[in-house]
Amino acid sequence: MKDVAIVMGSISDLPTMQNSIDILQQLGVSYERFVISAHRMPREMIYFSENAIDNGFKVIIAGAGGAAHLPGMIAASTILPVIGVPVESKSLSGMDSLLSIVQMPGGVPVATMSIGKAGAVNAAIMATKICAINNEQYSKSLLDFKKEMHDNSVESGKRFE
Ligand SMILES: Nc1c(C(=O)O)ncn1[C@@H]1O[C@H](COP(=O)(O)O)[C@@H](O)[C@H]1O
Repeated sequence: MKDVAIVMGSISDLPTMQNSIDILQQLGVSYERFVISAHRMPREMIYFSENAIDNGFKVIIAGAGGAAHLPGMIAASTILPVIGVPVESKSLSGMDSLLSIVQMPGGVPVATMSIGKAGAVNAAIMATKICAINNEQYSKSLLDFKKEMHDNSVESGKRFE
């Protein structure tokens, strides 16, 4: 069983969502990825969401662009935490994706990240933090990640001096 499910609305979202995958791999977090569209594959989306707990997932990262209803519809169909990643769209630069994901009605939260790569990176870190509540190995990975980020920042500052 895997801890994190990464769902994207289209395979065209993969360049963005690969950033989530890379971080989960770096942190040693188990994951499985899916291409499921609420718009194009509504039955599969409901089936996935309603079975996500039985399939062992602890948290779901959902990335989509444009009229990005996928994260909200998954959140409507499961009690697992859903982290939304607004994928940058061509016509509106991802503002459409962001607003579609963040403006949820009360009672159906989606933890919404920022648009694009940084949002996908942060989604993976947030998912790991949620899973780390009951997992010491994940806690240690997060501490190591934080230290590496700190040391890299200090080092880059020294190069600048
Ligand atoms: N926002 C959604 C949903 C959904 O929310 O169900 N399904 C696909 N999409 C988005 O449509 C964009 C264009 O998709 P295509 O490149 O396949 O035409 C993608 O960013 C996808 O996430």
